Amino acid sequence: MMVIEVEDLRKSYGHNRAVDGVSFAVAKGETFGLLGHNGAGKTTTVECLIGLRRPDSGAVRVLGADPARHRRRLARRVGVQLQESELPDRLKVAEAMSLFAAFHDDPDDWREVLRRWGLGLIWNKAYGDLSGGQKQRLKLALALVGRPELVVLDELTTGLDPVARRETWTLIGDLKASGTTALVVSHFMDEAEELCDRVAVLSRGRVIALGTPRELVAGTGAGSLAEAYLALMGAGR
Ligand SMILES: Nc1ncnc2c1ncn2[C@@H]1O[C@H](COP(=O)(O)OP(=O)(O)OP(=O)(O)O)[C@@H](O)[C@H]1O
Repeated sequence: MMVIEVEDLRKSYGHNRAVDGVSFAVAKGETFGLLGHNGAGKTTTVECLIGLRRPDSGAVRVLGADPARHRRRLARRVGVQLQESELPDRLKVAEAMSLFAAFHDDPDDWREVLRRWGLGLIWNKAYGDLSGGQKQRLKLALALVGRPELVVLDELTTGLDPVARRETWTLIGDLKASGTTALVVSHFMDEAEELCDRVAVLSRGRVIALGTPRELVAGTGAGSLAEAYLALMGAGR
């Protein structure tokens, strides 16, 4: 079963064609990476998938529904960690977790989720007093507390220290083992190579490569996904 289906998606801001005919599909249980330069159209694509933006044209289906029309219904089944979402500064960690858990029908034990993400000791801290990395991890914990069928992670480990990044990879590995489908937006090729079953590389609103990291590496004659990416970007620009 396909959890995400995107067919010829187009979205412009004025004359700027941010997403210019993007197609891909993500199967149940897959970890799928969206890669690409700044301004390539990754966030716009994600926003169309979670119903925050209405496509100009093309078809988008998430868990069989049109996100533009069924955003609320999907919100119960999809966990989202967005790049620029902020919480109120005075909201405490525990309050945020119990609030987000309440949005879902069958949530995880939020105290346990906090512990898993290394935030158990700061449950009583206000969001505004957290470090950048703690905020990032809290956003991940909030995206996962509802035990979503699909989790959308925009800039998964941006701002995390090297140890926290590795821990996050392990937790994403656990998530994968549990059968959760994940859409991951990342600028880190080592991360995409480690975590993603398949990736799509976007450039200027179009998919310029799609396949397993290994296929992309083989197809460009590179030694790693990072090198393959640079080769693709060099050819695509
Ligand atoms: N709200 C907006 N209004 C106008 N233009 C926008 C808006 N959001 C994005 N854009 C433009 O659309 C294009 C795609 O942006 P988008 O944020 O989707 O790219 P991205 O791949 O997520 O980039 P990054 O890696 O920098 O986050 C860019 O040219 C950007 O300037």
